[in-house]
Amino acid sequence: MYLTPDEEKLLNGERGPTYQKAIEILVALGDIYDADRLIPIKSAQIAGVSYKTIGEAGLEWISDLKGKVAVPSILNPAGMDRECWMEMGIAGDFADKQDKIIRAYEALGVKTECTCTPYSIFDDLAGLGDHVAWSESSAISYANSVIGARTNREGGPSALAAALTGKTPNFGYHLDENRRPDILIQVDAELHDSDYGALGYIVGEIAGDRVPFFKLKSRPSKDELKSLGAAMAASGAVALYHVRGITPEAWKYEPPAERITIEERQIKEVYSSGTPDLIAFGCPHSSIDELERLARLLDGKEVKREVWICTSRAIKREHPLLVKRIERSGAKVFCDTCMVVSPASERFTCMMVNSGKAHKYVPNLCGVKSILATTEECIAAALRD
Ligand SMILES: C[C@@](O)(CCOP(=O)(O)O)CC(=O)O
Ligand code: SF4
Repeated sequence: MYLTPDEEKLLNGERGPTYQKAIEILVALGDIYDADRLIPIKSAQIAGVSYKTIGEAGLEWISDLKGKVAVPSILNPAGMDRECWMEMGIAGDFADKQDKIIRAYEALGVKTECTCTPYSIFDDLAGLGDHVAWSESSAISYANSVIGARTNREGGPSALAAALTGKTPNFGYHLDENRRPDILIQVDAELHDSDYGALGYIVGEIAGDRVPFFKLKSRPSKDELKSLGAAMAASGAVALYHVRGITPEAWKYEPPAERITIEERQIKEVYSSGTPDLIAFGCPHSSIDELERLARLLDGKEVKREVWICTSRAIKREHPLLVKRIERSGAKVFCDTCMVVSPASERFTCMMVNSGKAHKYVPNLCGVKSILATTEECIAAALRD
């Protein structure tokens, strides 16, 4: 891969070991994937924040780094709400370590807003055609598909390396030829809300890491697209999809020849029922619209079991009345974290979710049984004695 004289200097260690390590990571990736050069990025979104997932080794690695990020960079959810960690049932020792991780990122100049939906709170991180380096899989899918920005599926270290240098190797989804759809998904059902997560749950398994092109009967909202992409990235490795007439790059392509049809019956089969001891919303992090809807469903009611709603701290801070309306019911609004990356959910035995992604990850990453239900069914379960 070609390096500019300035990039060569980083590689030779002229700006110290942190930048040297960063560019080594980028060069190694670029060489593996045959990138011609490094390209500038507009922002980075860095996964690998929860102490539950990165542990002591991760904490040490980040703490040893010295430098400043070159572009706006934002963190993925951590293992706890930084203010309400006790209420979540997080142990003091975990909280200490988690705080150290976030402070180590902060020392590098990374914004400590911990969210997988940075696009809902910052307008200037990614736009159509911008190159970025994001690493949470639902955020990657949203950036590529809904915003039309360009990112590969970065890992935490490669996103941080890109953040420090302001660059990423030019391969994969940064190139036009890899953004073409591979498989047509014809959906013969009217979809609403969590149906998009159920659809993504099915299609991810079929598509693997290919690029689906959807023909839908219904018009998904941005939140529904968020949910579709998140689930496909969890049950498969879909980083980019197109929806005819909806997503910004779909107009460029003819529907691919390989085609599958998804019927209503298949969507229904992903759902189940049961009695959960935790009902969790906000995978990916809830938007203002989603909080509004939950508030409407909870107004004047009292929840009979544990209910968590995960969102970004910026949204919670800017909408205190909305949060108060929700919390009056006994439901809890948590920030900086989620039901998957926090160890707090591991003390429950059965979690009900309205997210196809959470439905995939909760059993594997939390060891907790999961039930996928619609938002209304989740609220009904929360209100039942
Ligand atoms: C569960 C997930 O959404 C976030 C966890 O990643 P991490 O703890 O930030 O490495 C993983 C992913 O899908 O990218
Ligand atoms: S598991 Fe869900 S809520 Fe947690 S970081 Fe991933 S998308 Fe966001």
